[in-house]
Amino acid sequence: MNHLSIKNISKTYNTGLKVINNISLDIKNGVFGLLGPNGAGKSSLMKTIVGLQHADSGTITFNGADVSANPNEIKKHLGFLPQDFGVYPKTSAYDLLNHMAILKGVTNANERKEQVLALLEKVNLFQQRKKEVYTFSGGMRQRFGVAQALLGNPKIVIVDEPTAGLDPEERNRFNNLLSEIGTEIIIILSTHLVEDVHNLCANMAVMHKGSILVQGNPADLIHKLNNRIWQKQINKTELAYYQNETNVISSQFTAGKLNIRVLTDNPPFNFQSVPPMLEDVYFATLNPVNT
Ligand SMILES: Nc1ncnc2c1ncn2[C@@H]1O[C@H](COP(=O)(O)OP(=O)(O)OP(=O)(O)O)[C@@H](O)[C@H]1O
Repeated sequence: MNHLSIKNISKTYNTGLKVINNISLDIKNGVFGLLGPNGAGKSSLMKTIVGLQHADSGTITFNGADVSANPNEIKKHLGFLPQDFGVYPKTSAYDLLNHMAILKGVTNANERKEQVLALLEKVNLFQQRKKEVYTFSGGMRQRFGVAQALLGNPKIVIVDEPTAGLDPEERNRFNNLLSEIGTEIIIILSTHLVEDVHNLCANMAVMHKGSILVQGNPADLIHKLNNRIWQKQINKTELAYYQNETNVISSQFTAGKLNIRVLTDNPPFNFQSVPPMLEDVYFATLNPVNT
């Protein structure tokens, strides 16, 4: 079992922005969802975890080794799938992965060939191994990205916004692949897509303005909102009124009508009680009026 322990870390950029504010997280094997709006500080936290930048205070250890004292320790075991990775035109999936394996230090040619083919098989791109990566669909590219992140058998893989721009089928396939891999290693999934976290993660945290506002198991967090979420269909013009009068945590257009969801312990008049969703946890956390 791998173990990433983050204790009370803070970081302020030289612009004066406190991008990480006293964060503590304890992460073990499985897919961990780091959820937050754009600019919350997720990428800054990831960079600090993998030793690309140092925290001003606090400690991070990976399997017992201190990351800031010895950043190479985590780098040796790290795989990274960035939002967008460059691919060389006119290079086949096999050749590109082979090249990346050399860069990752897999020097033995036989071992490299074996690993590259096994990874192409794992991400279901074996049949397409001779095709040029730049001709791949978005989903195939992301699966190729997983293969390159898994080169060298990492123990921790960081995935940044992986499903943006994928169609539902590709997204599903990609998510299945992540959850399969996540049984043996730590995967940190940084995203603003609540649904992906719900489908994939045994544990999660919501980050906003440099702080972790809530963390835990998605099902437990949802459970805490039982019998507290109320829904009503209203006209668009009534939204300001309800926002004034009640604790509206979200509003969404469905078939031309506006549905609002309210968080309260006191049943509001003419609202319908609805089962809570992870989205309610997310919005209630980000808009904590009266909660
Ligand atoms: N090196 C830096 N120096 C100063 N400010 C930075 C630096 N890197 C990021 N920032 C700022 O820190 C804030 C958080 O950025 P960060 O990229 O960590 O957020 P994020 O949650 O990953 O957002 P996104 O999903 O948009 O990537 C932003 O306001 C960004 O402009």
